[in-house]
Amino acid sequence: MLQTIHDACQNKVFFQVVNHGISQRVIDDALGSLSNFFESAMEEKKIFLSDDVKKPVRFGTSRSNGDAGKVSRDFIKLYANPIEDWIGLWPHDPTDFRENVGKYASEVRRLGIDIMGAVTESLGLSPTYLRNSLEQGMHILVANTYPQCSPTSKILGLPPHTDHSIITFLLESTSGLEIMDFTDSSAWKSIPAVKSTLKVIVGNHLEVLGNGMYKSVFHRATPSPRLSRVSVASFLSLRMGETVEPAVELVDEEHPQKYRATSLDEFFNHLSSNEERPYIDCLKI
Ligand SMILES: O=C(O)CCC(=O)C(=O)O
Ligand SMILES: [Fe+2]
Repeated sequence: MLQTIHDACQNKVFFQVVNHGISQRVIDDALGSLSNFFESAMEEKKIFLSDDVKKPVRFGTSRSNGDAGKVSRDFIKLYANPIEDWIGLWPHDPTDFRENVGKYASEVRRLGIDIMGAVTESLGLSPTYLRNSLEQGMHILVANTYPQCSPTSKILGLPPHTDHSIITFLLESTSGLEIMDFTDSSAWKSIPAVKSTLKVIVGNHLEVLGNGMYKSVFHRATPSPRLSRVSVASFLSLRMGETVEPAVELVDEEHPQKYRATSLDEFFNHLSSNEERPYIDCLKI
């Protein structure tokens, strides 16, 4: 399994997990509550509107015509660890929101920390290398919804980006994720949704930790031509101010340090700054 993870992260920068132990019921309930939240009146959702990128609960809506084309997406961002510190701030309408989304959030985080043990081992580090830091680290859950759009409308859900996290677990109600395949003349490859499957995406902070052995993957989301789509991204990171830097075990004369130390805090400052370069590029030495 370690070799499979190593190959997936190094060559494809992407893998999926099946038989992960999170029940279909937990998944369906979370997606159901999130869909109901998104379908509720704008008045309800507006309470959570904010431009403050560090807000623990934030609703946002983008209907822009940006450089990457037309974009259409609503999202709700929720801090989710330690869950008891934040859940009281989450939407309580629909009334099952906190229970259903909270259950999924706790389970996906547990699974994520376990999988990260295998990922650090596949980098040649100890399986417990990040365990404590992740136990105390940030879990930011971002649920997205994209309205149904015909393929000819050329509307994009979420423009191309890499994730800031150590690692991201993605759940989706229907297909729409596309990954940039640099091994195939930089083509966008669509990754079909398979029921119950979670997609795993290497983030910028894992790229830093592994000193570039694993690269964070460019991805984007396209709306579905048939159904509106909901996706739930669970971003696992270290604590806000904790630094992540290339593991000393992975730096030597042959492999000089390629990235400088950074933190989640720095990422948020980058987001709200005028810096145009992608965050990961600002970290390269
Ligand atoms: O909706 C998707 O498939 C992708 C979501 C995503 O990439 C993100 O929230 O960072
Ligand atoms: Fe993403």
